[in-house]
Amino acid sequence: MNSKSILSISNLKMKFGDNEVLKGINLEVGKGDIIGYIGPNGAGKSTTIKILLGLLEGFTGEVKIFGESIVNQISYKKRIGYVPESSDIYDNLSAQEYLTFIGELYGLEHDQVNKKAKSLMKILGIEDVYESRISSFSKGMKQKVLIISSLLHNPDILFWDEPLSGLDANSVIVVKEILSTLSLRGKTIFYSSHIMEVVEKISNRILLISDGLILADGSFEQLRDKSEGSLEEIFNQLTGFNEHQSLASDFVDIIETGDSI
Ligand SMILES: Nc1ncnc2c1ncn2[C@@H]1O[C@H](COP(=O)(O)OP(=O)(O)OP(=O)(O)O)[C@@H](O)[C@H]1O
Repeated sequence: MNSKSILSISNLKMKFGDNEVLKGINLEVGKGDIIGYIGPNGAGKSTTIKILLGLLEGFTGEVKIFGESIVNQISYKKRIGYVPESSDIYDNLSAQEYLTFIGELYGLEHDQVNKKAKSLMKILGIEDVYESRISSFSKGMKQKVLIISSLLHNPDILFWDEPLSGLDANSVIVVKEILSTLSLRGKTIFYSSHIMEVVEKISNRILLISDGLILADGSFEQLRDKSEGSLEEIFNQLTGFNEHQSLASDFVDIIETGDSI
């Protein structure tokens, strides 16, 4: 990790009713880090990201971004880029309308953002549909639009929730290279994903959250020192999961016999 702390989290806790989802997260993230935030379904990844974005209130502990507490502060949001898990709400807009709208929200001039968005669409191979409605796009095309929208204002830190979902293998390579380039130019990237092969290749630091706590924190090589195999195997070992074969066979037994277990 680099010395300059961009994001600092101490003893972060969050409850929904009686459900304590985050149980004391501690974390320092440096400039240029590419963090892969992984963990089982329901572990608290999106909750963490939403807190960092200022979208969720009611947490305890301290969260500082760019050295300042995020509580009662909005100026840091201008320096953040966000890719949500899904954004169906904008389906009725064309890519052009959506991207220029987002760019203008960040204070960019219409002509400037229009030119920028079109050029970025061209690089990602989807310039032909710039003026088409997002509802007509494939999953991967929508994802590319979301990625572009998170970068239009040249943010210093990116929060991406499942950023590569739906992207084909060629696009994954391009986005991976874009992330490395952004990191080399001093941007910090914090993303969550379930695609372990990608996390293994892209991140220079992996955080594994399980049951509201950080279970592992380090590069893939450091995690491999603790536990053996691919990141998928390390994930299974660290989260204590070794029931995949019996679960699969029970599942298929029920399909075949109709019996309950
Ligand atoms: N708004 C909410 N109200 C009540 N419970 C919530 C809310 N948002 C999340 N939760 C609960 O918090 C827990 C963590 O959810 P979260 O979405 O952070 O998990 P996640 O790690 O992102 O999971 P996934 O990998 O499935 O996306 C879950 O038990 C979920 O039901």
